[in-house]
Amino acid sequence: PLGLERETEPALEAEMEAEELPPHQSKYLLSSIKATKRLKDARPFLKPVDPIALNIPHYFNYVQTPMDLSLIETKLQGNVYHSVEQVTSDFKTMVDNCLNFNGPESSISSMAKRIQKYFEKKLSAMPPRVLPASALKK
Ligand SMILES: CN1C(=O)c2ccccc2Sc2cc(NC(=O)[C@@H]3CCCO3)ccc21
Repeated sequence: PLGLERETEPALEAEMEAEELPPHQSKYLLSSIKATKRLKDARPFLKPVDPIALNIPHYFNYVQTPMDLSLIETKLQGNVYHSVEQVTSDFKTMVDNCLNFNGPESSISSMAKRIQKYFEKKLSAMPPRVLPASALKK
């Protein structure tokens, strides 16, 4: 063969290398984060941990990647994420920071695990990356 045949359709290849989340997935993730932020259990996770306010000056010695719900929301709105996995990875970092610093059996960690469970449940209803033709707006 002349090597001119392509492995995949150019459009599909372009879609696979797409540098950002499709709009319908980005919108769904944003509404899921906003819904999670409305939970009572989300209150301590709305903003970055403030070691001074909490009187734990050594916090950043133990936590290399601080993460909170507002930062995830800001990154979604700024189209920083290229895949759903990057969003769930940041959410997991936020929860793991809490479990590692406070202990998995602490009350704050129970709160973290509850909001993670809620968010994962939301994601189970996420629309697929490539919508069937019928689902695209005419
Ligand atoms: C997730 N997390 C923590 O992981 C954390 C870290 C160190 C010490 C305590 C905690 S529980 C916690 C409490 C608040 N509390 C507050 O932000 C407010 C303001 C200061 C006291 O209550 C915020 C974050 C947080």
